[in-house]
Amino acid sequence: MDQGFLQNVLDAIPAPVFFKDAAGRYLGCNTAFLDFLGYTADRILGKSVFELSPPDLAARYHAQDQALFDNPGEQVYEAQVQNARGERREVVFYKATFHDTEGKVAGLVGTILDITDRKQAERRVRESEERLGALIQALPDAVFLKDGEGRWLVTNGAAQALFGLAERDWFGRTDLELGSEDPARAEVHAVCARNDELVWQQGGMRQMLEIVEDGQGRRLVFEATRIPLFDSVGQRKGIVVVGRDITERRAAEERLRQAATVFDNTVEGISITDRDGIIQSVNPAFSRITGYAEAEVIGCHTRILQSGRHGADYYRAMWRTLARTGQWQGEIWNRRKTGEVYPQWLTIGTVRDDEGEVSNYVAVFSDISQIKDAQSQLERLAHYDPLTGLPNRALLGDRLAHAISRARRAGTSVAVLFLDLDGFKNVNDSLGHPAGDRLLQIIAERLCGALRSEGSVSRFGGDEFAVVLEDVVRGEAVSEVAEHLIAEIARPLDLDGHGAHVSASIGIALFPRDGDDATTLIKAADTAMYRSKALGRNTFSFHHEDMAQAAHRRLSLEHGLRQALEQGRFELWYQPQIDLRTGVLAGAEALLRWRDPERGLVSPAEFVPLAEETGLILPIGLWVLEEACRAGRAWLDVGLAPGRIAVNVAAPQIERGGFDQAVARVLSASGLPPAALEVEITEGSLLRSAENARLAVAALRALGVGVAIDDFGTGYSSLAYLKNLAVQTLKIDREFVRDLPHDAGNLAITRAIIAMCRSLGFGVVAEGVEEPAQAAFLVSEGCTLAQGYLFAKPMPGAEFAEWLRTYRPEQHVQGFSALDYAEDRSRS
Ligand SMILES: Nc1nc2c(ncn2[C@@H]2O[C@H](COP(=O)(O)O[C@H]3[C@@H](O)[C@H](n4cnc5c(=O)[nH]c(N)nc54)O[C@@H]3COP(=O)(O)O)[C@@H](O)[C@H]2O)c(=O)[nH]1
Repeated sequence: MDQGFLQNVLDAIPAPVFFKDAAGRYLGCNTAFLDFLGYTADRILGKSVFELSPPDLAARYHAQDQALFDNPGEQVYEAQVQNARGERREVVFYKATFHDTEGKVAGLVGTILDITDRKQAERRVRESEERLGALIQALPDAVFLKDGEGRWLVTNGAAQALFGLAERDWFGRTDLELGSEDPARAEVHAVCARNDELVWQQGGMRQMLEIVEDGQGRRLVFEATRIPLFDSVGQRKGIVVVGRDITERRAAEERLRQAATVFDNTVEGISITDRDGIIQSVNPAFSRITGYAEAEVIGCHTRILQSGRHGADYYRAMWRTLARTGQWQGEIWNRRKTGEVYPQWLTIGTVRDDEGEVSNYVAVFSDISQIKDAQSQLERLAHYDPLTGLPNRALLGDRLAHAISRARRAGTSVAVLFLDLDGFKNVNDSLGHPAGDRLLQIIAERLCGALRSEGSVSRFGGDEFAVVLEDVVRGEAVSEVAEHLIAEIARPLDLDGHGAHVSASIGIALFPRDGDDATTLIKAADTAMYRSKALGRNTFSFHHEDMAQAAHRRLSLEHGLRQALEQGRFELWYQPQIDLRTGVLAGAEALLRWRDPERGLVSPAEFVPLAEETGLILPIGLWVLEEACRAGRAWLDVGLAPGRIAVNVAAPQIERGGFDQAVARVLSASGLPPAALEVEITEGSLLRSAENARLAVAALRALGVGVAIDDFGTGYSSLAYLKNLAVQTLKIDREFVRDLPHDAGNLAITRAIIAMCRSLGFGVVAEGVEEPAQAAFLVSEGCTLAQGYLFAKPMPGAEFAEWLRTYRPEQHVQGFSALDYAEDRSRS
């Protein structure tokens, strides 16, 4: 075979073919080889790889060639070749040695397979697989792939962690095998295999929940997605499983679900607002309590719920606390949609965002109206007696303690009246307990009705009651109250058709005299109550005996006065008023007397003040007026000349109003000329009711009745006031007359009063003139009228009539000469 023919054969081979001698020099090649490298045959033939290829490639080729020569036969290896343009290609060299006729290695023949494209494709696949692997690894979900037999082929970190595969040889193993090696996870594998089988059988993608236990015994909830893979003929090829651990999400969802359930079902009203207080959401209880439907309040400010009971300061303090502590809790009054104001127990919490800024407020509240009602009911039960509705012993103690504190501050007194019913046991025993209960209720009503706002009543227990009186000024006033209560209780009772009667024994103690605290005072009043029992019941006793006696005296005086009025035991006595210059009778003062069978003749000084306090002075004063007018008229009718009759009038008579009309009526009824009557009003009474008095005086003067100011000098009338009064006469109080003319002070006062009367044009009468020297001094000062024992003592009407008949003016006039006064002065 010639060389040309052989070359043609070689050139017909499409793959690059080359052959070298035993020294590694190219002996020949085909056209495909030259094309592949971009060389001409001249450039190659006879050359070694060191002359043709870059050093790194040449060294490799040479080493490979040497190895082949050393071990003649065949050689296949991958390497790179660089063509004439400098491009490198990935190739596979297939080489084989050939021998000379003697069997010695004569060289090698080789061919090249260009695998550059395949390599690149492989690289791309590999890179893609690596990316995919990295992606799968990076996934937080457990991802794994099994073959059609259920053998594990691919896993990511999350799957390895879940199945405990990281340190194990898992590849190619089935769940059964893996589970048997790790009993702690046998169940997980079993579930996994079971579900794989299920999905394969169903033939399509399936998502299912799996509850599995991890290696630490934690129960995890997985959302597993399985994708079964089949080949073209429907044989199982594999299965992809993606398991997402939703344990946390499920727990969060559960928490949210629970929160929503609580939100919807809690009995507390809840509102969530933004940071500006605009309502974002409310729960059904909110609507139930406030009356506002959700749609009505969403978007509204919480101030629509405000009641108006709290001022701006209250809300400012609330927001301050919220800002400082993040929470506010307290009782608050809010308003329902109906307008009803009700109490809430409200807790407001602050919600902050990730930046720590306030984002919302959550308000949780409950309607505490019922609790409040229950509280006040409990309060009532704790402090009030259920039978009578009166404060009980505990509340009495509290109230008394407060009353004592107030009295201590105000410097006043407090009285405790401890009241025990006499005969209550009899009613209970005879008519039964229901009747006894009814009796106690009636007594409670009577006590309250009798006291009105004067004091407070409590039921101390059983048939014992207590009354507290504040601002007590006089013990007598307390005794009046006690007397009144005794009278009220003693009234007959009708207990469902049965007549009954009880009385009360009362003990009275006063703060501060009988005790400094509530307990001591109640005890003192209780002790005094026993004294009342010992005295025969149906009476009262003071803890302090002096007071008891005074009170009893006073009460008995009042009783006596009432009786005297009813039984006509008052008398009028008359004391003449004399003109000091002539001795002529100017008039007479009518002076009241009370002739009592036990007390004898009682002075008005003793009973008028009490009559004024009790109001008895009004009927008594009217009687005096009527009697004086009647007597005056009678004397005139029998030809006597009593002059002007002066009648004393007390302050209440003026204060009440209508006094001038009463006088007019009495004058007209009696027929006494108005000019024969004078009314004496004390300076104190005038000042007590200045305007009333001024009007009364003017009205009396208009009637033609004379008006005198009694006891002048004891009050503090201003000259301006006196000047405006239409009075005619001032009576100098006998206190100023008593030591005249020796007492320099009285002398100066008397002198001043007389001088003032003269300059104002008033008449002046001196009272209590007992000595001629007093009379003489008065005359010398210009006081022309006087009354006193020097001329005559007050005398009963009949005696006065007799005195009138026998009176001789000249008897007196000589006694009051200036000489008497002068002699008296020289003696002193
Ligand atoms: N509201 C009324 N008050 C009346 C009435 N009757 C009397 N009174 C007032 O009672 C006070 C005491 O009166 P009485 O005990 O009658 O004393 C009067 C005279 O007896 C007494 N008097 C008179 N002369 C003397 C005297 O020389 N010495 C002396 N020691 N006492 C004397 O003075 C009383 C008269 O006072 P007055 O009325 O101020 O002129 C007394 O304040 C009466 O006013 C009445 O009906 N209503």
